[in-house]
Amino acid sequence: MPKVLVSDPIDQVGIDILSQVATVDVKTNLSPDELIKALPEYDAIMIRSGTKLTKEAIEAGKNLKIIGRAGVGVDNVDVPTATRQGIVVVNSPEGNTIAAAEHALAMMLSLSRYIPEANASIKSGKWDRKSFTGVEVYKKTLGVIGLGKIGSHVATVARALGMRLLAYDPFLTAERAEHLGVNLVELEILFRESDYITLHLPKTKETYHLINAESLKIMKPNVRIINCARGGIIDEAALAEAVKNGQIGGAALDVFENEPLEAESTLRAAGSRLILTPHLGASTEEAQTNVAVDVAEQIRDVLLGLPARAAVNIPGLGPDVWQKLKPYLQLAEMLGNLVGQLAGGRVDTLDVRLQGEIATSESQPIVVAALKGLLSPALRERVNFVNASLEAKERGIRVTETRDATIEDYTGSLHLTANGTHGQQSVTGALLGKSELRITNINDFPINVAPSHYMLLTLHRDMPGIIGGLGSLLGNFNVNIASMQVGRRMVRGEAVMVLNIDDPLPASLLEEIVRIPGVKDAFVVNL
Ligand SMILES: NC(=O)C1=CN([C@@H]2O[C@H](COP(=O)(O)OP(=O)(O)OC[C@H]3O[C@@H](n4cnc5c(N)ncnc54)[C@H](O)[C@@H]3O)[C@@H](O)[C@H]2O)C=CC1
Ligand SMILES: O=C(O)C(=O)COP(=O)(O)O
Repeated sequence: MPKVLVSDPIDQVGIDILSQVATVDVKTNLSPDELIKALPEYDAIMIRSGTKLTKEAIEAGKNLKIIGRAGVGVDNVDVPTATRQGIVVVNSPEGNTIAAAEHALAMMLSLSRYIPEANASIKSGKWDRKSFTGVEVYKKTLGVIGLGKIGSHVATVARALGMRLLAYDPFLTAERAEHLGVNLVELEILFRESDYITLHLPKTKETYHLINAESLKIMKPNVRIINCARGGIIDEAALAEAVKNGQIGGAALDVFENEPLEAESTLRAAGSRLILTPHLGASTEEAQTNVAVDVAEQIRDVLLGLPARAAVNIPGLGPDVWQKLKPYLQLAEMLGNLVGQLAGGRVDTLDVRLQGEIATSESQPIVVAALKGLLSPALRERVNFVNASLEAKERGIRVTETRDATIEDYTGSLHLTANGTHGQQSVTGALLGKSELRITNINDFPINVAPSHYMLLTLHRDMPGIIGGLGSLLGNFNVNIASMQVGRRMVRGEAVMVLNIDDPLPASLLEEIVRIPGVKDAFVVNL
């Protein structure tokens, strides 16, 4: 049974799903060293934001096939390292959207009505009403930075509360903004005009300290800022200062540059106009059930050899695409493997031509499958759908793609041409019926061969005696021929012979084969 490590608190429903296919160990609060020590024995790990999967940790996970993030943000995972190692990273893109949006809205209303301060006051024995006269959000301007899934829900609810909406999101279409009733503006205008600003964008190099001492200066004096997205998007020191000295109306933070928040952080001492929650945005019963099911199912599927529906590092290979393209993915991988073995050395360029019905399909997974096949003779099981493109890029293989929707002999076919150290090799393949793979052309010689594990290919002159000579030679070495195909362009010209054989061919036999008069070259292929 595969082993799964669950290193953050995950809803039991997720553990139950994982237990269908794996031995599950729940070990939370591991130190970085303990995590590194534990990881080598696991096939999968399921985490939330608490576990930091650094380069070192991922490299220690020699057997890891999948990292499951029960939530949205994967900024605690070194995704490039996972990709390099061929580990699929999945998340739950929508499982906690509502929870995070409602937390941001709760923060906005708490800031407006002094809920935390009034609660603390009454619990301390007082009955103070005059200190807590709030403001209404009705008719106020809310600036939403990042109008994705969470930002959109916040905007929708805020509109129902009667707020005027501004948004900044450089990747959003005007139509989408209009549909949400939001006015898309430049960041500076949003900063200047908003009474409330709420952040719903990822933390990246570009968004680091997006709100800083400079931007705080141009905001309205009563502005209230909410961050339920990621720590680090706001410069915490500048914010703490602005809240403390009354430069802004207040702020509410659920996320921090370093989590857990340091005991001595200046944020803890910034006064009651700064509301802090310990990363609770996704902490609702509903969201925790959603993300646990979503991610545990994906881990289960990947451990069973099926595709994941929300992989962040295999673009375009969700289950729908997988189902539709599966036979063509197998075809592309087989042809990539074949052309790689025929090339017999370094490959500099690979052209993938999609012909007929697949010319209109999503091509990226097909190209990735071809690269996986091409690299598998060199990299064996180290190459997979996750890292094939990266491995090819790092080897300097230039990939081109051509499409031709004209239907030729088959409804759909794939043609791969590789150029490398030993010149050019090309192969074509198609499907017989819905899923049977066929090799239909090798270096412009038409053939029709079902691929098999052991194969022998020869390039020879089309003349009497070749087939007999080869047959007896293999017979002498006790190699059984399962089937044989000859392809030629003209009578007595050049020809190829493709044999499916039941046994591996001794390497020394190739030299004997090329000594048969008329045989120019011979290749052993293992598919
Ligand atoms: N506090 C918590 O517990 C939770 C926090 N989150 C965080 O909330 C954030 C948003 O999540 P989703 O809405 O699900 O993501 P999403 O991917 O649906 O939306 C993000 C939006 O940010 C926009 N964006 C990217 N770069 C930007 C930039 N430089 N300036 C402005 N906008 C930019 C994107 O175009 C996109 O529309 C993420 O950082 C996520 O990790 C998510 C769930 C729970
Ligand atoms: O999903 C996200 O991005 C979150 O920030 C939620 O984090 P959590 O799973 O609650 O540690």
